[in-house]
Amino acid sequence: MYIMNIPVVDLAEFNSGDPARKQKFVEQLGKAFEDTGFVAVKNHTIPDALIADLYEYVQQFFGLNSATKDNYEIPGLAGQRGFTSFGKEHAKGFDAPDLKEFFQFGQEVEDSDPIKSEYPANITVTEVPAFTPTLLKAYRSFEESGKALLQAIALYLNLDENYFDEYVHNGNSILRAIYYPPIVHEPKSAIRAEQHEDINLITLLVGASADGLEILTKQQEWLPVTSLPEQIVVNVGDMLQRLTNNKLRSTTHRVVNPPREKWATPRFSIPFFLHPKSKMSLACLSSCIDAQHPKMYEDYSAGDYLDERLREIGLKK
Ligand SMILES: O=C(O)CCC(=O)C(=O)O
Ligand SMILES: [Fe+2]
Repeated sequence: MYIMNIPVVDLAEFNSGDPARKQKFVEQLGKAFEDTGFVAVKNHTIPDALIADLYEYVQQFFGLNSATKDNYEIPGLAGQRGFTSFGKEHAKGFDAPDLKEFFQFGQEVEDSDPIKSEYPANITVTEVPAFTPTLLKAYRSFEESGKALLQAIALYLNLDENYFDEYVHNGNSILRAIYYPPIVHEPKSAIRAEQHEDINLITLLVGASADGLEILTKQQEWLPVTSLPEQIVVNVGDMLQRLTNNKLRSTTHRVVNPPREKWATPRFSIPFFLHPKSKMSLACLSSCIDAQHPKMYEDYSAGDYLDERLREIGLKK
């Protein structure tokens, strides 16, 4: 039984070509990002068959033995490519590491853009041959869906519809496949993912394999998030919150442990963290600053901001 408790929007309305329907979508998405910071999106354009493949190969990868997976953990990459083993990442401001391991796949520059030299190469997993090609296909599909959502956000912010496009193309987005293993003994303090805000512009999350995601409401209450299988959950990250001087909200969220009788159930989830090119300025938009809303943040580039945040979560030394 699914209970929808975050706003739902239909991306087909934005893509309809009808100006009135498009504008209505822009208003709905913008309002949801101001109020809740989280939204469920239907007709998100990511094919169901691709999502099914993605889960299949991701499960096969995490099913490999630890020694094999450890071969894909590359020192010096701050977890940005390849495997990060259990217990490495902790939320900003917390010491106990999250109860998860993950694999990250980044941008593949396929044109002559010199930005290619900025990005470390992706790591190819040989034991599951379909894993890496499927990650790339999914990455492109998430980018496309995310680009449309950012076009709607740009219109909501009275920017040019294509404002974000050049920063998304060959941008520093990350597809992260996460495995939360079965829990075998009482965790001392850690939960599957401690409360945090995402770093990036927006995050797109395809239906996780088990319950656990919760968001912190404006009333400071934890609310479990559930979405229908055909929807993706999309939320605002800190980069978009900074850019909009807190107009759009980067909502705090976490993944809680299941009740004891479900400890044996692992959880898989695959967020796509949409990052712009590192040169994009995150300086608060002038349209989001006025007497009631004084400028809240120092100017930063996306690249410098990411670097600082990766140090704070223990991935970068
Ligand atoms: O596992 C999930 O559902 C969400 C994970 C998450 O919030 C994150 O990795 O930033
Ligand atoms: Fe998150």
